[in-house]
Amino acid sequence: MSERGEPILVGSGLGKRYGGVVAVDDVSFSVGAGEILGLVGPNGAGKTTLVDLITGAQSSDTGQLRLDDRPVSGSAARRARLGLARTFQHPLLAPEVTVLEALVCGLVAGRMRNPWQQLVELARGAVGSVRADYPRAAELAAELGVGDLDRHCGELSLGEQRLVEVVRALAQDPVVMLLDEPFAGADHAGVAGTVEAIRTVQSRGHAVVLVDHNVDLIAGLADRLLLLDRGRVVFDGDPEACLASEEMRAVYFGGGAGG
Ligand SMILES: Nc1ncnc2c1ncn2[C@@H]1O[C@H](COP(=O)(O)OP(=O)(O)OP(=O)(O)O)[C@@H](O)[C@H]1O
Repeated sequence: MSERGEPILVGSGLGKRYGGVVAVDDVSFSVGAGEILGLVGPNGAGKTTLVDLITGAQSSDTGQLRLDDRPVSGSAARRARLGLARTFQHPLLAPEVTVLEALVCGLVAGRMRNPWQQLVELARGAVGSVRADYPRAAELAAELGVGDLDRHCGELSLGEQRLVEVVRALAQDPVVMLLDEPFAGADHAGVAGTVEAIRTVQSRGHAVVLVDHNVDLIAGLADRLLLLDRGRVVFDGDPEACLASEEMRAVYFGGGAGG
């Protein structure tokens, strides 16, 4: 893993158009190891599309992406193997799976990044190797504040599901974690638990790209904010300076930074 703060994920000139809508327009950014980059902006600003372009859920029309100074391209599965892990606006946890099993899935997915390890897993037989993951998953859960490991994910509140998703993504030992609205719909305790987990993720040297509508919350967590408006970056820098900026006022209260 790179030195803390050194740019690890760098996007330049990323663009995406859907018919007549320019969702992401010539966006450049970077995020360093152990750094949290907050993506903010009003509805339709292009935050989720940018995360989709980074993770390969959507293909970009223009621009380049580099992870650890190597070009990133191809499918979402390929990018996950390179070390990009994400959560979605709507949690994707199988309801019949227990919390512990969900975290074990994260550990297994992390090992599968290495093609040789895939062969080892095959040779060992999945069950034998996975059994060894249960204590590690329980340890990770305890470290990140996830309880009730035998509950089914379908029984969890939205906030609890979001926390499990963050910890499952961390279990993959990603280089960069991209979290799309990890606080949406969570109650106070859920938000606090996920904030703690994200801080732990950061302290372990993972880079984090964080999208949320709660600008104050995200500004308190992030090292830098990227303010998007109609697909374009209108501010990139210190969170406090962003909150106080003319661009922020214009985007949220003045009908856009350009108008
Ligand atoms: N699959 C799609 N097909 C057509 N248009 C899309 C698609 N995805 C996004 N868009 C459009 O691209 C623009 C950016 O959308 P995006 O969802 O990235 O914004 P956002 O900042 O994440 O918004 P929100 O905060 O509401 O989730 C919007 O105008 C949206 O309608």
